[in-house]
Amino acid sequence: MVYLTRRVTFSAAHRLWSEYLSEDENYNVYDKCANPHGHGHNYILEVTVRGEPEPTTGMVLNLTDMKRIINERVVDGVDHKHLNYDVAWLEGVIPTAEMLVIKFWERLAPAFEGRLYEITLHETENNYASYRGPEA
Ligand SMILES: Nc1nc2c(c(=O)[nH]1)N=C([C@H](O)[C@H](O)COP(=O)(O)OP(=O)(O)OP(=O)(O)O)CN2
Ligand SMILES: [Zn+2]
Repeated sequence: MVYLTRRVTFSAAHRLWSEYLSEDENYNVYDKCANPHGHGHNYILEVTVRGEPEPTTGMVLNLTDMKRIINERVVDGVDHKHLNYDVAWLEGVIPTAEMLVIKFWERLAPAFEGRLYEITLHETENNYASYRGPEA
């Protein structure tokens, strides 16, 4: 089994805020990240597929196709956007790294036809979340 990864970057703004919490609770939980003006990150997204290389091509998947799929299904929708307001498929989602990897998985998995293995989203140099899909 070979694991093949494509890394992409995008920039986006967000505000961490929960409609299930009071204003005080929001500021207690999210602190500076609850600032109403939001803040931005230069995200790094790593998408990993797995499989056996096809003998006739030497590829698990063509990385050029991976690039197109990731750009079309995720990056083009979120790059230079405000994640709380601008992206229809993130409506109602608290845009933490954890929630974003789940939503990105949902958009990418169908296109990779069972070969998607892991998604990792780096929010800062020190903070990242990884997801390997729902438990079977
Ligand atoms: N469970 C989560 N907690 C937090 C998330 C998240 O996505 N999931 N996100 C944030 C903020 O958006 C931001 O990413 C964190 O900022 P900060 O704590 O300043 O992290 P840095 O890596 O920039 O800070 P260093 O001081 O450089 O370590 C908050 N919580
Ligand atoms: Zn943030």
